Amino acid sequence: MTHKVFIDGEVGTTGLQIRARLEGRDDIRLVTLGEAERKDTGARLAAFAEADVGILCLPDAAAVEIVAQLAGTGTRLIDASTAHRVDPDWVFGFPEMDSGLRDRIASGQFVSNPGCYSTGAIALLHPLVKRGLIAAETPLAINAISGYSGGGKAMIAEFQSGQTDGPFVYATDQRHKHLPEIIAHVGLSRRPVFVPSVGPYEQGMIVQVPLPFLEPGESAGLHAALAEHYAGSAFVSVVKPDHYGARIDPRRLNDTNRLELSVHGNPDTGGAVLIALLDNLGKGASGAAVQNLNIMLGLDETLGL
Ligand SMILES: NC(=O)C1=CN([C@@H]2O[C@H](COP(=O)(O)OP(=O)(O)OC[C@H]3O[C@@H](n4cnc5c(N)ncnc54)[C@H](OP(=O)(O)O)[C@@H]3O)[C@@H](O)[C@H]2O)C=CC1
Ligand SMILES: CC(=O)N[C@@H](CCC(=O)OP(=O)(O)O)C(=O)O
Repeated sequence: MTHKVFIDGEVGTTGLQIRARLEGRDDIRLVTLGEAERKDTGARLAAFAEADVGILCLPDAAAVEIVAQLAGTGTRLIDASTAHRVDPDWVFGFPEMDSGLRDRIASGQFVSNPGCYSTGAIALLHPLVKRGLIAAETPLAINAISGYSGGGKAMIAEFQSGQTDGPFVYATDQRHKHLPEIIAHVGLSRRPVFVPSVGPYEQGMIVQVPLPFLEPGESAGLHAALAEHYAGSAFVSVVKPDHYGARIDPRRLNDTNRLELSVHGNPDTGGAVLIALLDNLGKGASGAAVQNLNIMLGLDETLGL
């Protein structure tokens, strides 16, 4: 059986990577629009009507606009943007986060992909807060580094044209668009401080959560809880610190849909840092969208990944 898929925003960074993951499959047929039609609302609506599932790879405002146009049509959608991640009418597309979520994605009409940084932060913190190992009201900080492809076509052009060459820290005003989804899906009652940064490389991400309050010997319990939560997962692995060398390269999972989680620290002194490593365009965007698509179509979720 062939399933028809339309990627709205197909020539953007996320759209192109989804297309690359789907093109070689004989169970998927892509509905595509030419350059002249790809921003034409009528042509896009006709493409959605033809497809079994539509994938939105658009800026937030354009995603909201097309969802309004599609109201009442019954079209099944995956949205890669930030627009619907805390919307109760949408299922949060992170199947490994909780039991039951995979089934809700499978039967869902509207599935929202998690953000790239959020995927790392939620993967680390959700199981620990759920088990009471970290209290919901704990004052937390989240630091992260991303490749510049996280900023889409515009940031890629900035770096690749030489207009920018340097790393930078940003969103220090604590208004980053991923904070609401991190708070909601981890279940935090206190707003964490989030400080992302961009490095002068294209792709790959590390998200870190320092836990300076951890008592000596407590880090083993956090590792065990994460390992239990993600046991049997095809894409999420919980690894020991010695899985890495002295330096952890954010690019090591590039071009995969994998996510590695680890707990690092000195068990004698206390204090630890939780680390999530992923490809911002893999499990952080396009890989996650294909995984959700597979689940929505009732297929093996690892197909093409
Ligand atoms: N890059 C990343 O790491 C991640 C991105 N995302 C999210 O995915 C979405 C897409 O991001 P990304 O691929 O990086 O962005 P890009 O800017 O690379 O691509 C967006 C695409 O959407 C097209 N577009 C814009 N407005 C419309 C419209 N009204 N109708 C049809 N097409 C339109 C753009 O056209 P044109 O080519 O003409 O500009 C462009 O091709 C965003 O919401 C982003 O936040 C999510 C996770 C990670
Ligand atoms: C490096 C960079 O700019 N990253 C983007 C986040 C990546 C992204 O597009 O996030 P969504 O998953 O929410 O769409 C940012 O900080 O806004």
